[in-house]
Amino acid sequence: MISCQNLTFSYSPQKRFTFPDITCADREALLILGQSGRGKTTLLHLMALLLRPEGGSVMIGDKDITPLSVAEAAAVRASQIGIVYQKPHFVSSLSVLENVLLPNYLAQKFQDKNRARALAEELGFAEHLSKKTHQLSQGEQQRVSIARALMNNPAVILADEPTSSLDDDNCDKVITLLKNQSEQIGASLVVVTHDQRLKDVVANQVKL
Ligand SMILES: Nc1ncnc2c1ncn2[C@@H]1O[C@H](COP(=O)(O)OP(=O)(O)OP(=O)(O)O)[C@@H](O)[C@H]1O
Repeated sequence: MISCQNLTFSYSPQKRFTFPDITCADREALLILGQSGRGKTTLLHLMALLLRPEGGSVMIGDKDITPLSVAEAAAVRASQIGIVYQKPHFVSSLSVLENVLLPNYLAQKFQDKNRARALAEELGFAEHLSKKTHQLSQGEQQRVSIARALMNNPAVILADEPTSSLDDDNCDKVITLLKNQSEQIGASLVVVTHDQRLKDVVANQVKL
């Protein structure tokens, strides 16, 4: 379960945000909708503690993660949070497979190639595993970053516009896979998006 209470943040005195309280239970999906510039990415980054809130708290399960040090927050992210960034950040010298395995490595876990291959099959990029990430299309890269976010069976999956570069078929495939995987591993799935196609697929919604 992830929840936020009384979250506030500012980039500058002119750019201040007060976010609505949010709760997403284990095995549930929550859609955070809002037009461009409403603070969707900012909220997701606050939930992952990539940004520090000015006020309020973020809880994973019954643990308040807001007071954690930078190193402790990084450890929580590595082991408990799977993030699908709006723009995927890959290590360009590594293959697609090695990039998918990175979360295992960073969390000092066994590098589970079988799980990586199974996710690649489900997400339709198995034939690209030995390529470099720059050789893939934007939509393929987005699917690789989704597989990467799932590798450590995180307690929380935070996805920033995971379907924005995808056609309708792949949009369906990706949101279904994210929902199924989060149910299977008991994770909370939070998706921020302005993709109206997702409105019919995820019942719980918050509008910024
Ligand atoms: N590092 C930053 N410094 C200053 N202002 C920022 C910074 N990052 C974002 N902003 C501003 O904060 C606002 C919210 O940005 P954010 O990226 O969270 O919006 P968003 O809802 O995710 O938008 P989009 O749908 O276009 O990705 C925007 O007006 C943006 O210009």
